[in-house]
Amino acid sequence: MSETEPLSEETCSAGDASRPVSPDIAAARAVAIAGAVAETETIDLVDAQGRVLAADVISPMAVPPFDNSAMDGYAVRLGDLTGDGPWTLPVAGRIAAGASLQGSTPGEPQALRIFTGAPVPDGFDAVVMQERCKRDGDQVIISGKRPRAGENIRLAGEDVERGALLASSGEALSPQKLALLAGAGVNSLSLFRKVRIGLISTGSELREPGETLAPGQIYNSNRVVLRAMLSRLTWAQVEDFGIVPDDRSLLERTLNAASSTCDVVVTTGGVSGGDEDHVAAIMRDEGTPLEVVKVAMRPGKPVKVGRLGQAVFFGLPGNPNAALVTFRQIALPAIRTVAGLRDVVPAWQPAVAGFEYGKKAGRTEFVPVRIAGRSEAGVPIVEMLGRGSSANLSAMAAADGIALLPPEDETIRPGMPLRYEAFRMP
Ligand SMILES: Nc1nc2c(c(=O)[nH]1)N[C@H]1C(S)=C(S)[C@@H](COP(=O)(O)OP(=O)(O)OC[C@H]3O[C@@H](n4cnc5c(N)ncnc54)[C@H](O)[C@@H]3O)O[C@H]1N2
Ligand code: MOO
Repeated sequence: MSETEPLSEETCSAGDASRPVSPDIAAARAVAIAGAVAETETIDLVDAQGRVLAADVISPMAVPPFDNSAMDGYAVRLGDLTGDGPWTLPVAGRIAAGASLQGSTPGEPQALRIFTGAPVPDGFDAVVMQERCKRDGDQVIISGKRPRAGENIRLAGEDVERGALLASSGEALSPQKLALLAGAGVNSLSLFRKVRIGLISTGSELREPGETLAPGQIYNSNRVVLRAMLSRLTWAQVEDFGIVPDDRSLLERTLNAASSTCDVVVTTGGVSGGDEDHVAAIMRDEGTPLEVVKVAMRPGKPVKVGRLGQAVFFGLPGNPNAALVTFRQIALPAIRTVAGLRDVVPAWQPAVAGFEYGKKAGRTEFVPVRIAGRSEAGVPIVEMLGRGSSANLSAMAAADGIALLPPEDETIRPGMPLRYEAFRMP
């Protein structure tokens, strides 16, 4: 088989995989060959933001650990408040946060000066906020309504019970989840190690911004967009192999190097099957049979997915919008699976078309859109930017997100419901 032969249904060893599949199926096939990284590491809570838990976390204690006051005021026993108020009680002790009781004479009617967060001693069943109390020497005069039992007392375990599930394996840790773990005294966590992602920009025409362009050359934009998107993944680390020209043996060496150290290898360019499209040819000859060869989507039709040694391989098309869309739609769910995340599907929102557009039936299109307004129901009305060129950078740069135009529709009309995926704010 010649290395320049285009990949076709006849030449592809993947059998059914060579037939176009829907983007959902392509993403599902990628997820199916991805497994969570095997290694875990123990990390301090302060360094765990955004990382993925490799084990459930059970609370070793009740939170709060003891009954405590929610207000600065006076702790009382309701039995000491006889008749109607105002009630006058001797102040028998003082308890600040972090202290335990000083003074107090069990049995005698009494109040205790208490501050927010201080432990409420046994038998004291309400805290009256100081705004309702008047201090007179060693005594306090409490006026107003009779305090309710439990008033201004935060009960031991009312937030978290000892033994409660605080966080689950496969969960990415948010700052607020870390606060919950800290509150329960958890200080180290078992996390999946970071996913190692190898990035290769293929194409002899590519130069990096800052370099001088010779005739026929263009700047590499895929590298920076993918690096930027990957940098938001707190559970990933990138190994950047830079630009590799369209040279089969150089590319083969780089792919081997990347797949020997990375969990995931992402290339851009060289997948469509032209003479200089070596990525597709190398995968056909050296990788295991591809799981995805062609996807009924635009942009991104020639995206490739397969295994390359121990790594999951994504051959993204070179056209910038195709690279961006296939990274988000096809590669990201599988990369999230490798990270150990349970939740891997993209976060779609409902939207309404604010434009008319003719498309090919049977093909899903992903188009850059801008939110132009809101429907009466509050759903974003989206306006399509650019007219679907896969190479133009400006429409995507101006977009608020990407809308999915479903395969079954040939004409998108204003008012049609669509799915929309927002770009996160920079
Ligand atoms: N005869 C056919 N030609 C093409 C087909 C096809 O089915 N038959 N598919 C088209 C589609 S759709 C796409 S998408 C592209 C995908 O091509 P490749 O992945 O092989 O990519 P290249 O040919 O290497 O590059 C395509 C285009 O993108 C530019 N490019 C590449 N890398 C970068 C980068 N890092 N930064 C910016 N721009 C990049 C490259 O210069 C080309 O203009 O194939 C179509 N052709
Ligand atoms: O997949 Mo290509 O991106 O349509 O240009």
